[in-house]
Amino acid sequence: MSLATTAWDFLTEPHYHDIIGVNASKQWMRRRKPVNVKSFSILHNAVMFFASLYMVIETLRQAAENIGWGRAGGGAMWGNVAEAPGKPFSKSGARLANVLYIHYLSKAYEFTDTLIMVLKKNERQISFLHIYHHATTFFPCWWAVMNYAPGGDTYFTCCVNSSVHVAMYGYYLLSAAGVKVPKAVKKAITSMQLVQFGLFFCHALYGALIATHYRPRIIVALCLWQAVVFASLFGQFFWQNYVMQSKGIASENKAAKAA
Ligand SMILES: CC(C)(COP(=O)(O)OP(=O)(O)OC[C@H]1O[C@@H](n2cnc3c(N)ncnc32)[C@H](O)[C@@H]1OP(=O)(O)O)[C@@H](O)C(=O)NCCC(=O)NCCSC(=O)CC(=O)O
Repeated sequence: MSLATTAWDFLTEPHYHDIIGVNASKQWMRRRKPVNVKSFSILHNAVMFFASLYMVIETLRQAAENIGWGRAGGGAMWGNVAEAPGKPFSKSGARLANVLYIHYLSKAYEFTDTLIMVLKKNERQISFLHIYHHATTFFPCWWAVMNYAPGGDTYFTCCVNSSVHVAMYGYYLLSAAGVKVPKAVKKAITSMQLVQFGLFFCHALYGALIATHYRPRIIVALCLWQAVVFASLFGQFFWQNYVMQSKGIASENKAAKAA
């Protein structure tokens, strides 16, 4: 059995959900009524929306200064060597490190999404995709990047993911406030997420095959693995929510017309 299969089996095991407390929380809520978290959700989504917007602007600003885009002989978009931890930072390099650290911490704060789902008893949303995402992004992924390969290209992942999160938390903010967002908008956000994982895959592949010197190999392998897993999970989400559902609606309409 390959290591990938073993890891997959472990992560899909219901015991894994026990370890991180999701099953226990769901069980606890089963005996209770859904909690009204409307104001709390609005506040949480607004915080994440503005924090994500800040991270997009700040990574672009500091990366432009730090990497030297626009300057003659300035750095490339990809393949900037990750600084060794402990090395003195330039002014903009230190500011970039601060944004990345905020991004890393935001991954822990994103567990609030799970709390909202549990309290609302929206079990449909507490999917394997959701649990896997929240259980692996803060640790080991961002933890490993911040400890072993900060700086360099890390701004790219932070910037792309924060851009997607501006759209995602904007959507959740409107939904939490009771606004009926058109399905086409939801589909566009899932498409953005798929493009994001495609970009992350290309970026990791570039590190694996071309710029082999710029990041520790284990980090590159971790990024490749995550890009493939997330692309598969979000592809499945897309298929179930937009393709199968619209096929179901179309056949229901056909049956209603025939009746
Ligand atoms: C369109 C998506 C962004 C979201 O899909 P959903 O199926 O969750 O969308 P939905 O239509 O059910 O969302 C509306 C419901 O969410 C509630 N809601 C509001 N704020 C929320 C919050 N912060 N977290 C969780 N739920 C929230 C609303 O009140 C509403 O509840 P009600 O229905 O009761 O009115 C999708 O592409 C997606 O990401 N799906 C995966 C789900 C997931 O776990 N995503 C977040 C982590 S992944 C991630 O973050 C990837 C990345 O980095 O890009």
